[in-house]
Amino acid sequence: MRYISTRGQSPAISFADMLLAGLAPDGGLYLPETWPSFTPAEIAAFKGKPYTDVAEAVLGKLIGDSFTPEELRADIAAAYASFDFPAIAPLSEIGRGRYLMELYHGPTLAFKDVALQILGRLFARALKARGGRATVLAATSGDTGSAAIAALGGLENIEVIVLHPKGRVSEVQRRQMTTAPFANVHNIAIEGTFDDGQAIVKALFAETDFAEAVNLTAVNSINFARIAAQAVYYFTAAAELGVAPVFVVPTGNFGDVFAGEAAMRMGLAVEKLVVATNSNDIMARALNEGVYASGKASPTLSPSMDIQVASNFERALFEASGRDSAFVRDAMARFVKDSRLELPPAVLADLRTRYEAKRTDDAATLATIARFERETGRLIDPHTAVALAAAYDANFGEKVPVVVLSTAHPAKFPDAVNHATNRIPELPPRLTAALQGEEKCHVMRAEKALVRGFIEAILRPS
Ligand SMILES: Cc1ncc(COP(=O)(O)O)c(C=O)c1O
Ligand SMILES: N[C@@H](CCOP(=O)(O)O)C(=O)O
Repeated sequence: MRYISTRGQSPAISFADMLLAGLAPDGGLYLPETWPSFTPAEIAAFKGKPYTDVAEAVLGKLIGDSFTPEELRADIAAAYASFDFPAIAPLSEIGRGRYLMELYHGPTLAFKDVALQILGRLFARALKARGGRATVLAATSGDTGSAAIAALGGLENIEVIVLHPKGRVSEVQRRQMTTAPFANVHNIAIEGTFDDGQAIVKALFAETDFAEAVNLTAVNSINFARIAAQAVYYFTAAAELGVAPVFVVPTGNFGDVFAGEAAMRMGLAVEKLVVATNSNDIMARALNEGVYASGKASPTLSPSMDIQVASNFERALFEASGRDSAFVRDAMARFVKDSRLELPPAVLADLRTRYEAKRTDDAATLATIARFERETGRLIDPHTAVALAAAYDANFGEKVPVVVLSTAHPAKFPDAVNHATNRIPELPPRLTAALQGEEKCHVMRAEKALVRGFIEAILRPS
């Protein structure tokens, strides 16, 4: 299996090379050269299988010969042993034909662990085989950062630099990152938004002298290995239900919902992918109005989705245009220049065969948390609530199951949950103690040169 860039100007490479590279040298995002596929019978046979078996089957087709089946099995087993729930992504019925897929049972209580726990292990394995050091630069709006730290903290030959937007993550999210006791982890609070952090990451990849010198890599969902691992739970959920479901996905960077498209391209029958945004609604506007136009992200109660540049949309555009890399290059250049891109009618029509979109503001988010608590006695986090609000509105008929991706534990966002329900969700005890540690974090203006200088200084031999 080889990986190609959406911009068509980088050589095709192996899974291991793609994993260690993160972003393609031409600025594009990697995708499989051809999608591997499963037959309906093979997918049906996933029903009742342990999550780890399905992960082995799906990732097995995507890794090619980069790792042996034994290596993959060992890393998957170790990755998911760190979860509180053996089902890893359990479905719970929350009403007739409606389900929550709980993706927050990993070490940092958000869906990012599902991919980063396996990615970290494969990454360390590939790096060891190759020798040398790597510099992981991650932008986070709150959850990727701690999951990356949990996956890579303390590993040899890897420095991990995490950029989070100062004052725009919850206190629990911030402490999860800044109290990490690892010498190879460096937190930077940038004075800006997640989009500023993500732009710095991409711009530093474009400085190829620097990127090559420090072996720069990414573990955000711009790295296809993230998408690959996240595709697995679409298979487990659909196989368990036995019919093509609707998936409602709280969306920011478009990685998680694109993992649903990846599963579809590998043969999974899905009725629709519903893109649920908060009031940072670039993706809802793009799909509903046909114009992909960014503004400045504004703070909401679902901070991890305060994103106005949805990186993985590039992958969806590549596929929807019939894998036309010249179109993608031109589209991305125009978006960078104008912060605006009109979607060609044929591309938009193709996207709409898979995607629908719905925006939910903070008031409706709170009302949804409160309604869910009243009806079920259970608490959900504000990101899940954005998706659940879209699911309450959706009308796909009684026969179509609707699966809402529950992407974070409510205890990561106690203020919003308390505001809606007068209940404070409890943090699992293992985290409470860890979060009391001393916080370590550098504060910096959102400037590429400052981040580059910081990285050069930590890598310079003393
Ligand atoms: C809790 C939570 N839900 C949903 C999302 C949105 O996922 P994506 O960025 O893959 O669209 C994020 C951030 O990525 C998140 O942290
Ligand atoms: N919501 C994320 C930001 C998007 O990151 P990605 O790693 O999924 O691309 C976060 O919480 O950090």
